[in-house]
Amino acid sequence: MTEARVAQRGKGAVRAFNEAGVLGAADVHIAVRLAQMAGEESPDAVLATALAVRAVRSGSVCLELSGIRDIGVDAVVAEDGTELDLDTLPWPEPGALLDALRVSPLVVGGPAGPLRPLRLVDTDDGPLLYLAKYHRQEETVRRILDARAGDHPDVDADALRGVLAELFPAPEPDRQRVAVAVAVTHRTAVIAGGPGTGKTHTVARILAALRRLHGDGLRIGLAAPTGKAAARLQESVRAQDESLGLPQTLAAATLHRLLGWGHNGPRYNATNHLPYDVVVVDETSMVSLTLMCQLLDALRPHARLILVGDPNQLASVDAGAVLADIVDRPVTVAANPVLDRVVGADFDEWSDEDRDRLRGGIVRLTRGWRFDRDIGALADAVRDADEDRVVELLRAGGDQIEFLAPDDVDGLRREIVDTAIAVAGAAEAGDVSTALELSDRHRLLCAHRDGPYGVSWWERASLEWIGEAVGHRLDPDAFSAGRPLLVTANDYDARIYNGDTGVVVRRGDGELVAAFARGAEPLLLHPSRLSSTQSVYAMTIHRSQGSQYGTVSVVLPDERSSLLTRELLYTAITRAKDKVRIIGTEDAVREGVRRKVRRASGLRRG
Ligand SMILES: Nc1ncnc2c1ncn2[C@@H]1O[C@H](COP(=O)(O)OP(=O)(O)OP(=O)(O)O)[C@@H](O)[C@H]1O
Repeated sequence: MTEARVAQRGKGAVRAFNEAGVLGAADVHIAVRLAQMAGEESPDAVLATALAVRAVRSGSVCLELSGIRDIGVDAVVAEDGTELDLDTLPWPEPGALLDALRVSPLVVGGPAGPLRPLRLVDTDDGPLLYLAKYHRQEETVRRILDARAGDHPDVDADALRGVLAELFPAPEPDRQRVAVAVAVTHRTAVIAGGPGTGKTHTVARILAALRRLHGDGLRIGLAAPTGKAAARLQESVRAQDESLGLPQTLAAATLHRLLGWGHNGPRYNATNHLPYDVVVVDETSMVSLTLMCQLLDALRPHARLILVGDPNQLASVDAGAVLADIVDRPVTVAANPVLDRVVGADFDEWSDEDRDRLRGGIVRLTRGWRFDRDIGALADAVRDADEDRVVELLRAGGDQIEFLAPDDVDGLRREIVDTAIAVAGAAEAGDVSTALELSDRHRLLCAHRDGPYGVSWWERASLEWIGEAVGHRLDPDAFSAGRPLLVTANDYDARIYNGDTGVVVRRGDGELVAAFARGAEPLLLHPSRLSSTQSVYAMTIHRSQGSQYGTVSVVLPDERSSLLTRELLYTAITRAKDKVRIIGTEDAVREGVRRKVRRASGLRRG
């Protein structure tokens, strides 16, 4: 631990937690400053404040006081090689901590103080400590979702039956048909499912059904948390069957853009509603609590909201796991009775849990339409936390699955070199679509950005391997044909977005340009238009969300890494279309399957 990362003003317990690497210097600074402003002197209250700031920083919406020691940190190893034992830290006694917070001038409801930035909420599972802003957001999300769930739109059952018969002529029970019926009969619908379960296919049919029932004038807003996901949603909706009659002008935007975010916050909000009758949000697992709160605030009360995503994937980089919370929270409302009359036969055989969820407008799509069986089975086993089955499938291997020891990188090396040479060949020849297609053929994914298992290390290794194969050292900064590119910031003018990947190609006139896949017509940009790009031979699993590749090689971190979780493994595996190669130890796999991301929130409790 370097001095620079230790907050100078921290004293007592906060300092010990800071020095141990559990609290960051910023957590301590904020807590100490707030305590000074509020006149709080209790060391327990200051520690709890710092831990509440840390909780938000690590993705939770609040701090669970009863599980305060259950803190996800990487093993901190001292110079003599010993690992930090969290039990040696000066943890406060739980009763005393709660007593201190109940009378703290930092806490809303405590004695008067000029600033009360915390809120203490008692729940059946114990007390939760919030930064007040996140409590307000969570309350807003809960209030709006509950109000919408209790207010069903009027729907003519016969008309809906007719539309469904047209869109789903086959008589067999069909979850996609139920999903369309739910979206028509409820103000909020959640379409949850893994990759290739037909979520976009279903969204297109929802939009077609709503247009048939409410007319072509229906105003539709399509959005996703990232530009890349928005581009993909737009492309797949436009690529739907013409017989659905969806307008080719349907455009998708990032959620920030949909909400009209500018210097003064969102243009659309609780007093100036979004001008849409239907809003579809794709990749909702990546939406933070703050953004969901802004979206719900900005919706017209009568607008339909369709949330689409995979709740088993990694959550947003900011606080909250709203999609997973919405799917998990207890359902207390009744379904629109029209639903049962129209598609009751479709869910006759569903589990009690799925029927419960249905009352809350949530439909889980379960049939894989795209996935090849072995990868799907592996992803299912990870999702179901069946570690023995995961290891069994990995050990069995096959065409689609490879499981290798950490030092067994020959296959990976070959794949990286072969892909780079093939991409460079197509790029040099000016064959843009082949170059783009080939560059998505393989992707190396890591949990960490830095360190021995991190992106930077593998970037360097890849460049060396390719350099050795082609007989000259590659300049990591050169803009050369075949160089794979990653966009690191949104650029609306250039129409490239954070997370977009592309490749440098040589145009017919000999000029080098960056190419990005955009449906039938790739986007070509002169290097001077690229403000924030870097080369990408490896990327973090977080960054790969919303994309799929032919083969995915996943380098697992050490089993002690706190990033190694079930959601991380699931997200990595489900990025693969044809083959997944896992490089790591069995211990790391088992630890990953066992460890579920714990993002504390009050939303999932009801
Ligand atoms: N009911 C269906 N009948 C025929 N084909 C289907 C059906 N549902 C989905 N598909 C096909 O399966 C493939 C995957 O569907 P889709 O892209 O909608 O899945 P998704 O869940 O949105 O995937 P992703 O998570 O990758 O976005 C598509 O080619 C789609 O046309």
